[in-house]
Amino acid sequence: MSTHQELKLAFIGGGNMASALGAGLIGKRCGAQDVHVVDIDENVLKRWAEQGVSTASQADETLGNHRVWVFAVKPQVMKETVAACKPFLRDDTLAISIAAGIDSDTFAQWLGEPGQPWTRLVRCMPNTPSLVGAGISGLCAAKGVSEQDRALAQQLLRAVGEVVWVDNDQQIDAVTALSGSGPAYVFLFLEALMQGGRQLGLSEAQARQLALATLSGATELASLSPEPPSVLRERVTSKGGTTAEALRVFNERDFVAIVQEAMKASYNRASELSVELSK
Ligand SMILES: NC(=O)C1=CN([C@@H]2O[C@H](COP(=O)(O)OP(=O)(O)OC[C@H]3O[C@@H](n4cnc5c(N)ncnc54)[C@H](OP(=O)(O)O)[C@@H]3O)[C@@H](O)[C@H]2O)C=CC1
Ligand SMILES: O=C(O)[C@@H]1CCC=N1
Repeated sequence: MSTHQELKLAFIGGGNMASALGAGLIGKRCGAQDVHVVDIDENVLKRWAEQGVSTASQADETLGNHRVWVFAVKPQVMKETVAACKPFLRDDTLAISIAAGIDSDTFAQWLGEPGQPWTRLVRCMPNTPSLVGAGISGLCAAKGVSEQDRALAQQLLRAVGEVVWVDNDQQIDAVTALSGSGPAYVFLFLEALMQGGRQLGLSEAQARQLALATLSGATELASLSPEPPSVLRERVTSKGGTTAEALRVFNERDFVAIVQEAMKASYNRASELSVELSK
């Protein structure tokens, strides 16, 4: 029998991000029969049930059989969702919240009792490439989390990609702005490259293949090279050549400032949610 079947895991909210995590974890870190999903959407539950996972439309005592609970509903409904799950907590339940903009202290108070915040809590910001085992998650341990629970959270998220521990909730908001929301920025750039290729006379299939291989090739080169990306960029840019002309346009439109402004907007939204939802 494989050891992965020992971990019993529940997702509360089985939508996009939970599905990405589940796809990477099931069969690797836990068996389908060890996973339970609570969601209010019947279609979502049907998709999970097809994988052999147990499902429920609301929190019930089944949750108590699962050591790790991943809270994966939208931030705006998290407080009421936590309240519905709370009666089924066990002393050793490890809660992992993946919600953007809900700080650890607020979450720990919701899950705990007055004056006794829940200490088995790790805040996590994953991303959707977890679906193919190529995710990256920022993790932040709430006050009082044991080494054992930290290690368990890390093992779980390592099964779907890389893990970076950060020290506080502000840094989780920064992770959100970079790698949590980041795949959407990359997909936007990919769409732009593909549309640009089409406008210049390539077929859909050619543009897709060229754009995908360019993004993955360039990121692989950057990750394997000892040189910073600025040096790699210069190596592409021949004096008086084609790349210099393209970069001139990017610079005229202040591409770097646009990216940084977009990330600041994501970060600010996380901070705003945190103020709004902690009331
Ligand atoms: N998507 C991403 O890339 C990332 C998302 N996150 C975080 O993950 C969380 C979920 O996001 P995402 O997966 O995109 O959202 P989804 O809307 O895809 O998934 C949330 C699911 O929870 C269901 N739901 C709503 N209320 C309840 C409830 N009371 N009990 C159980 N289930 C409920 C929703 O149903 P219905 O649709 O009917 O409301 C939906 O199926 C958010 O907090 C987000 O910040 C973090 C990192 C990345
Ligand atoms: O857009 C959002 O709010 C979530 C958090 C990071 C990615 N998706």
